Amino acid sequence: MNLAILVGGRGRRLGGIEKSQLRLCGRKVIDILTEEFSSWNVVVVCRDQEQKGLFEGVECVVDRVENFGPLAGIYSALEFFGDRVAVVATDMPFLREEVVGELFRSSEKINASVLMPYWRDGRFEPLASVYSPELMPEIEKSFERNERKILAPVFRAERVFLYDVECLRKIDKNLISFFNINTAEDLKRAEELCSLMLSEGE
Ligand SMILES: Nc1nc2c(ncn2[C@@H]2O[C@H](COP(=O)(O)OP(=O)(O)OP(=O)(O)O)[C@@H](O)[C@H]2O)c(=O)[nH]1
Repeated sequence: MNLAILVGGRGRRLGGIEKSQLRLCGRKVIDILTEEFSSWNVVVVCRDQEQKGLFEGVECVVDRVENFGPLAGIYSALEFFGDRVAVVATDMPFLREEVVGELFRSSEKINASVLMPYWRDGRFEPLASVYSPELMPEIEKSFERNERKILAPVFRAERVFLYDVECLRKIDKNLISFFNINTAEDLKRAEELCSLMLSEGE
């Protein structure tokens, strides 16, 4: 199974830090993720060559369309694999392989162009979703229109399936996979959760 970890953000809400280099319980978030997905084909999607220099021992690709945000990262991932790929953000340190595996296999089974988890309150998880290269022409239209929202090309595409996150509780009881670190408060909470998990031997 194919996985792309987008790392090209600027981490502005955290004061402009490289989120992939953040440490939780003494380990870099990028190392936590690559270890969790060690049985997958993994690529790290960087914003530019300079950022690529931060990553060693893992396959990296650089956005061809620069400064376009996560949508450019999704496009780079599709271009790299030329096949179905699960795309995740680098600020999701507790992502479980079983959760993304379930999404990936579901997407394959129904031949979805996009399979995207949603919450019953109406939120979506575009950066824990599975995309197929069929979406690329719609993303290209977004580039032309300077339309940065991930959902814009997604909702123009055919065979888009929304996956109720509640159905993933059978694999990930607290849906911790979807926790992401955007602010200093989130980072503090992530450290607490990480220590708790270590003490519980998870
Ligand atoms: N490859 C690539 N990834 C990106 C780009 N912009 C954002 N990302 C990644 O997409 C995910 C979501 O990013 P955002 O929430 O938009 O930005 P952020 O850097 O995480 O945080 P803020 O700057 O505080 O919004 C993160 O994993 C980012 O690293 C980009 O231009 N290219």
